Amino acid sequence: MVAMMSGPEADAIGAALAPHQFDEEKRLDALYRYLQLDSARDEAFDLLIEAAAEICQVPYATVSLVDRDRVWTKAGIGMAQGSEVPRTQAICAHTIVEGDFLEIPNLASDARTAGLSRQREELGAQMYAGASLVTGDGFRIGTLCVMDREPRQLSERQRRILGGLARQAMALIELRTHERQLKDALERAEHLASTDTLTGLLNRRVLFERLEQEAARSHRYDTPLSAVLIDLDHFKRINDGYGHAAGDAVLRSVGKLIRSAVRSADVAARYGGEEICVLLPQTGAEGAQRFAESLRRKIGAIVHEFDGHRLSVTASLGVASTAPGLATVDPQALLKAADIALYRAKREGRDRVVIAD
Ligand SMILES: Nc1nc2c(ncn2[C@@H]2O[C@H](COP(=O)(O)OP(=O)(O)OP(=O)(O)O)[C@@H](O)[C@H]2O)c(=O)[nH]1
Repeated sequence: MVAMMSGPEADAIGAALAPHQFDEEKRLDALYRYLQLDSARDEAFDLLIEAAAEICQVPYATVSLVDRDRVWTKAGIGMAQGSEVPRTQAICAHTIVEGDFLEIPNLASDARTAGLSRQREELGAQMYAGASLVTGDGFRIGTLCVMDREPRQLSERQRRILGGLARQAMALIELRTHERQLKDALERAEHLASTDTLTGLLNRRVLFERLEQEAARSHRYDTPLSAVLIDLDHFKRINDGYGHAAGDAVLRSVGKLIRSAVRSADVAARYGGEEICVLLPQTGAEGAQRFAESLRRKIGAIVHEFDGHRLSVTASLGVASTAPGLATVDPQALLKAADIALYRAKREGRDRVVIAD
């Protein structure tokens, strides 16, 4: 399948590839839908080519995928996994054009491969046999093939088994693709189920789950935990003055700001309408106050462009932290304390941070 070739030799092979017996663009669509090109090594494929090499008694066996301009090695014996050769220099590119099976007993004397002299020199390959990987809808996307250093023919039994292994390789590609699609769908569903769509923050349900977990961790390892409640000031005026869509736009950009302001271990969630809660694990009162002050300044500094208007909002923040060495950490009491501090921040004039007593 491999030959280093350039100039007229490469052009000759390129010409031999055309015309394709199928719609090449549709074939490529089929190949790309399997998400296997440039994928990692997979022992299940290695096992298939090991069986092919053993049964055919050859030093070379590969599962290869034929891309637009290259042939990429999914698994290889005698050839590295992940390696690739230009399509014009690969025998496998002929296999998928010619049919479901291609056997060339003597590479030197076959018109399709006689020009691949360097391939024979580098690998010492003299014979080739490959079975196409055929998709359910009939597209040949690659091959499972073997090569030997002697000119020879495979037995009928070896051909039959090679064809069977190619079908197994195709089934494995289908399986891996379904697994990957399922994993992606699950991740998307999990993301949707845990995220507030307007702000991109976590939702209330996840906040309470994480609060329980973080409180338990804080108690177990005797590390501090802080909660910061953030409430936008006079938010009703934005809705009433510029419309609900303006209020939504403000919430969206505040959400974005908070997502970028927190660390990966922190939990930022939409607590209520225009109220947001950030849990800060392993952070005591002093660190939480610094975080809250910085957030207050950043929120106040945003200019929200909406419908030709330039809007800005301030926020009031209430901060509560666990005391070190507590017998238990009561998550509800922590939120309650942050809520009381937030209420005081509102009462004392808004646009400020208040730390719970
Ligand atoms: N646009 C929009 N508004 C919301 C959303 N959730 C809550 N609100 C609005 O937020 C406003 C909250 O008003 P209030 O509770 O009176 O508080 P406020 O006007 O922010 O005043 P203070 O909190 O006292 O500073 C109400 O007008 C709600 O309708 C939302 O998802 N989108």
